[in-house]
Amino acid sequence: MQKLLIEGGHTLEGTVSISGAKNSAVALIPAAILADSAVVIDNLPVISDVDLLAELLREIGGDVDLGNQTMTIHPEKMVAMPLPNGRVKKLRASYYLMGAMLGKFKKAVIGLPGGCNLGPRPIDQHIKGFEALGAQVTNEQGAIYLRANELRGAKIYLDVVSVGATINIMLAAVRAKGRTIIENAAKEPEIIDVATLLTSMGAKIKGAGTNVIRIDGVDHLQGCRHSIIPDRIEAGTYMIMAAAMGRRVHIDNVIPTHLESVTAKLREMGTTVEEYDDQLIISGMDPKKGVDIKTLVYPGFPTDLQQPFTSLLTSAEGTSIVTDTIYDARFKHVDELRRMGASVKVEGRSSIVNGKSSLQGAKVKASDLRAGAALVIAGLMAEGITEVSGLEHIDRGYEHLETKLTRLGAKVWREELTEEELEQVKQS
Ligand SMILES: CC(=O)N[C@H]1[C@@H](OP(=O)(O)OP(=O)(O)OC[C@H]2O[C@@H](n3ccc(=O)[nH]c3=O)[C@H](O)[C@@H]2O)O[C@H](CO)[C@@H](O)[C@@H]1O
Ligand SMILES: C=C(OP(=O)(O)O)C(=O)O
Repeated sequence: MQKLLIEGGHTLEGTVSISGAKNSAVALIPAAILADSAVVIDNLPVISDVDLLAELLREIGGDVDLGNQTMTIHPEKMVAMPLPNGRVKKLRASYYLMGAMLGKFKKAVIGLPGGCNLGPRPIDQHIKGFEALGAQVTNEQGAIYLRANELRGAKIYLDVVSVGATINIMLAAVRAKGRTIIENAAKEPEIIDVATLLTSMGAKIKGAGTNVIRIDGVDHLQGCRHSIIPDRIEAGTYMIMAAAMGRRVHIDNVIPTHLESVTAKLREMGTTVEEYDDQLIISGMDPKKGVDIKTLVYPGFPTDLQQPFTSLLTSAEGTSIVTDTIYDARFKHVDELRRMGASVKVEGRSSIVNGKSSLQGAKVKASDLRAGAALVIAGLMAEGITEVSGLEHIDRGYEHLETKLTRLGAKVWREELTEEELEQVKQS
C-alpha cells in the first residue's frame, strides 16, 4: 500500500492534458452489454474503476481487451450471471449493470453498489424507473433482483434529478417495446455521452441533455466505436490547482462550456481564466477573494468539485461558505484540512472557511475520491511535506496524477506505507 508525498510551495506552469471522463466511462462500459457485436471505447481514463468494470464484464462472459485508453468489448457470449457480491460492491457505477442487463436479458441480480461514502446514496428512482418499464424488483440480502417478461415503454417522472437514475433507465428503455419518456431527467454532459454511444449502436433517443428524454425501443443494438468526452471534474481539479499555485497553466483537451460554473467562481476570486476552443489557460493571482459556493445539478456548480474548491478557499481573504445540496455529508475532507492548519468547520450541509490560512504539511487521509483531490491541492499549497494516504480512492478517478503534476513543476511522489502505518490502516 502506498501514500502520496507532496512538497508544497512549488509554482505550477506548463500544460496538462485531460483524460476521458470517469463518470461517462463507468456508464459506457456497462452499456456495451446491450450490443450484439463488438463495442470499442476510446479515450478511456486509466483508472481503477475502469479495471473493475472490465473484470465485471469478464465475469458475465464478455471478452474484454483493455489496451492503453481503449477497450474492446465483445458481448456475444455474455450471460445473465448473478453478481450479488464481490467487485460490484466496490464501485457505485456497478448499478449500471442493472439497467444494461435488464435491457439485454430481461433479468439481473446485482449486489448493492459501493463507491465513495458521501452519506446515503439511495437508488429508489432507478428502481421506480425499472418497475415502470414492467420489471419486478426485489431487494434480497443486499442484492437487487430484477426480472421482466417484457419491458414496455412508460412515462417516468423522476422525483429527484439523478444522473444515475436517468442513465440507468435509458439503458433499459432502449430495448423496451414502445416509447419511454423520462421527465425531470438530469442534464449532465455524461448523459449526452451515453446517449451518443447508444445512438451509434442503433438506439432512438431524443432530448438527452434536456430535462425530457424520449426513447423509442428497438429490437437489437449493434457494436460501434465511441470516444469519451473529456473529464470535466479532472479538468476542474487542475483549474483549481492552477488557481492555487499556477503561473500560467494550459489545460488541454477540455470542453470549456462544461466548466462555466467553475470558471465563473474562479474569476470571482480574482483568477484569470482564458477560454479557447478546447483549452483553458489559468493564472493564479494574489490576493484571492473568498466566494460562496452552492452545488447544484448541471449546469450548476458540481458536487464533485466542492471539496477541491474548499482547499483553494483556505488561501482566500474573508469568509467563504460552501454548501452541498446534492450530498449533504460530503465533508470528510474538513477534519483533514484542519490538521493542516485551515480554519474551516462544518455547519449542517455547509462548510465555513475563514481565510486566509497558511497551511502546514501533515499526515492526512483521503476518505473518498474528491476528498483526496482536496488534500493534494492543500499539499501543493502547504509549507513542508504532506503525506496523503487512502490513495485507492484517488486512483479510482485521476489518471497518472503524480506524472501530470510533476510535468507542471510540482514535487510529488509515491512511497510504500511503513509497517507502523500499515498497522494503523488495518485497525481503522
Ligand atoms: C446531480 C448530481 O450532481 N449528480 C452527481 C452525482 O451523481 P450520482 O449519480 O452519484 O448521483 P445522482 O445524480 O444519481 O443523485 C443526485 C441526488 O439524488 C439523490 N438520489 C439519487 C438517486 C435515487 O434513486 N434517489 C435519490 O434520492 C442522491 O442521493 C443525490 O442527492 O455524483 C456523481 C459522482 O459524484 C457526479 O458525477 C454527478 O454529477
Ligand atoms: C463520488 C464520485 O464517484 P462515485 O460516484 O463513482 O463514487 C465522484 O466521481 O466524485
